[in-house]
Amino acid sequence: MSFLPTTDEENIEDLEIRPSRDQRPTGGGSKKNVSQEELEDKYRDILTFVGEDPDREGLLRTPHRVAEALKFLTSGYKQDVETLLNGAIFHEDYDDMVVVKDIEFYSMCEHHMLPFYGKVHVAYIPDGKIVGLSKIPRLVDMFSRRLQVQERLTTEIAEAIETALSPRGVAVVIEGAHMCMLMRGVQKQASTMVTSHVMGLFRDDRATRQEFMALVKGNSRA
Ligand SMILES: Nc1nc2c(ncn2[C@@H]2O[C@H](COP(=O)(O)OP(=O)(O)OP(=O)(O)O)[C@@H](O)[C@H]2O)c(=O)[nH]1
Ligand SMILES: [Zn+2]
Repeated sequence: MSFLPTTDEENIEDLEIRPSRDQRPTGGGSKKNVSQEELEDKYRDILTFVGEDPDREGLLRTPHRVAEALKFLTSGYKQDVETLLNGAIFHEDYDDMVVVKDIEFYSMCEHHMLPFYGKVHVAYIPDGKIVGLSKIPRLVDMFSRRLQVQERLTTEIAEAIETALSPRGVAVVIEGAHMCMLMRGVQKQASTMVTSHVMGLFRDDRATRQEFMALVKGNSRA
């Protein structure tokens, strides 16, 4: 996937969409608990619904595999930011920009439960605290492994860093390809969605924002 092929720095603000708090998920609770066995039975029904024979050899374990895959793909509901960061926040005087870019993510859109995937680029400017490098991709994974819209995924990553570090600024840009647009529906094979959420210095200072975009666009491995 190409990274930010045409987006210039100023487009970032145009692209930013901030979902209201009441649009955000409450965290995976379902009113009726469904056991894995019941879930697998439902997948057998789905196989029948699509015209398949759930008892044919190749499909016998498919309901089990799909249930296991779904558990993994939604495992982010069982995680929380505090536990994930696991105290990996360190006091440090460094006060320049930290950029972690080209973090691949795989999520599922909440409308169709089809994958969307791409790259996340994160930057922050510390204010006395830095976070362990691996924790940023872990945050991306945690929020990705839930039913999402890309806008909310973007905002949640940015806000988690803001809350954990109280930095002088945070910026998150996501470029995603949505299977619900590629393989069904409108079927636009080349379309990607770019979202951004910028806070603090990245919002207030144009030069800082430009520096981030230059760093992100410069050597993208996309
Ligand atoms: N803004 C946003 N929309 C998304 C995202 N993922 C999927 N969608 C859109 O969610 C919308 C759901 O629209 P509906 O009209 O209810 O569903 P639909 O009939 O399946 O729509 P089509 O995809 O146009 O066939 C579609 O426009 C999808 O493209 C996302 O991350 N962000
Ligand atoms: Zn969708």
